[in-house]
Amino acid sequence: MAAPQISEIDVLKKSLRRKMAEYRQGLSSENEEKLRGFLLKEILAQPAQKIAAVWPLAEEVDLRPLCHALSEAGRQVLLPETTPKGSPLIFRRWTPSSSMIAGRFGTSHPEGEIEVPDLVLVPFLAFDRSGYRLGYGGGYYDRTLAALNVPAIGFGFAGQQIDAVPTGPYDIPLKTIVTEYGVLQTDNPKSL
Ligand SMILES: Nc1nc2c(c(=O)[nH]1)N(C=O)[C@@H](CNc1ccc(C(=O)N[C@@H](CCC(=O)O)C(=O)O)cc1)CN2
Ligand SMILES: Nc1ncnc2c1ncn2[C@@H]1O[C@H](COP(=O)(O)OP(=O)(O)OP(=O)(O)O)[C@@H](O)[C@H]1O
Repeated sequence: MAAPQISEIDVLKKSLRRKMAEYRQGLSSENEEKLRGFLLKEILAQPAQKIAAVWPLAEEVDLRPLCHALSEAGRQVLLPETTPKGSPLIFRRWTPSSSMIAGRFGTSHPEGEIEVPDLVLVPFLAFDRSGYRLGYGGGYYDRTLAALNVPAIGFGFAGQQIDAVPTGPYDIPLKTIVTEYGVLQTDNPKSL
């Protein structure tokens, strides 16, 4: 019973992923600065010291200015190294002088020490009001959040919101999502 259910959801997610990736290309990046501003404020309001950000992939919100701002504010910045499929991400220390090396699926990561974050920023292709998200399909963030059990903040453009992301048994909803309009607290009791 469980197996066919999962694969149906995987198929649904795959077609939605294609649609949302195409749609995101059309979203304006004019508001990126606003989004980063809200995100920085939200992060600095939390006590977390080791913040896992991401190095941008095409069409994603560019968090590089935020990485610099966090570093200037005295917080540690970590970036994910994309591990083999099926395993959680690992995070490495980044500083403004780090050089980036090429990794899996077009991602890049710094050479710094491996560290465990106490707050994770999570990218997505789509999200819904309950805090569920659609990623690139690696299951990386679901595995990582399940393993870490630390707070997570999703970030993306308001235009990426859809009615309901199809969810499987491993999907972990986000409690907080930041868009260019501000901070959205989702009301999902299952969220981190
Ligand atoms: N900036 C950023 N970094 C990130 C993520 C992210 O979403 N954004 N990740 C979030 O998880 C992880 C990388 N996950 C990824 C998973 C799949 C693909 C990807 O391009 N997949 C191919 C299909 C690969 C295959 O054949 O299986 C594709 O979609 O064409 C890219 C990144 C870690 N780093
Ligand atoms: N904790 C987990 N344990 C086992 N399988 C998992 C886990 N998390 C996700 N998966 C599986 O990994 C596959 C990809 O998951 P999903 O489609 O939710 O990825 P995604 O959320 O789009 O990607 P990402 O988290 O990398 O941004 C699915 O088949 C899912 O069931």
